Amino acid sequence: MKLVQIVFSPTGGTQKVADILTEKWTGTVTRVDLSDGNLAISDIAIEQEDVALIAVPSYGGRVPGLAAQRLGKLKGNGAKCIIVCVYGNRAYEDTLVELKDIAENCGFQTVAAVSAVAEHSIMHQYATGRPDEKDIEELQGFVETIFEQLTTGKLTASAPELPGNRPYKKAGGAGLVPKADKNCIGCGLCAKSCPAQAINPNNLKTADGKKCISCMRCVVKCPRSARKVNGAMVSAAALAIKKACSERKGNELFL
Ligand SMILES: Cc1cc2nc3c(=O)[nH]c(=O)nc-3n(C[C@H](O)[C@H](O)[C@H](O)COP(=O)(O)O)c2cc1C
Repeated sequence: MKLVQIVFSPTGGTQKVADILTEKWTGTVTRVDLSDGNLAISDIAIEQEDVALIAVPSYGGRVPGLAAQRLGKLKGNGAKCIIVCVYGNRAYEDTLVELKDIAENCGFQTVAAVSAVAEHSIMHQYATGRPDEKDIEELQGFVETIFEQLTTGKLTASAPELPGNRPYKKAGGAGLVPKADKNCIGCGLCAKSCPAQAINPNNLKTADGKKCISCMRCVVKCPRSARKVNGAMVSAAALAIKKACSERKGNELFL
């Protein structure tokens, strides 16, 4: 039995959570990076006896559209799966129910779900430095429970009752398209690492607003910190969610 870790993590917060949830696994771990635009998803082999851990960030309370599209091409072949939604301490709304539906539509059996908090990838003043020590401790506790129940056969398919609604809330883009400033040296790393292939390698200054998913991966990857989003727009957005983000939210396990 191998564990297949399937992660969409443009700026690394979701990956951190997935790694904490996976590190105690004693068997083989296969990693699938859904942020990689060149990934051949149909080649990924998942067998019924495998366990999949599928982790995505919450974007506007939903599964990011691009991640949903890529996940939809997987073949679960009846494997058990643990779904994970990572959010920036505002809310994750319908992300887990949507992720459960996506996973089950491609043949996985959901046995457990986790919501976890990581630093907000646009508004870094929210959930700064998370997952922190307290989160790590909580998440490690979840792992123990999940794997203890998995090995004793207590986890049953499709059992977790999850918060969220169907139909899901309307998906909306953040509308923040990063641009390069004068510090750009034209290395092209942004274009190479963009999960949405929204940056033309021959014109790195901006990105295609129709393709850009505002994931901030190009901002994080730029070795010269040359890519930025409109500061006034970010400040306005941060003010709008200030109240919702003011209290520390905990991580949750649903079995
Ligand atoms: C476009 C976009 C939309 C987001 N929407 C939400 C949201 O609705 N609620 C929330 O709490 N955090 C939200 N966040 C924060 C991310 O869910 C959080 O920072 C997550 O850890 C990012 O994952 P990553 O580091 O793997 O890219 C959003 C971030 C982005 C880029």
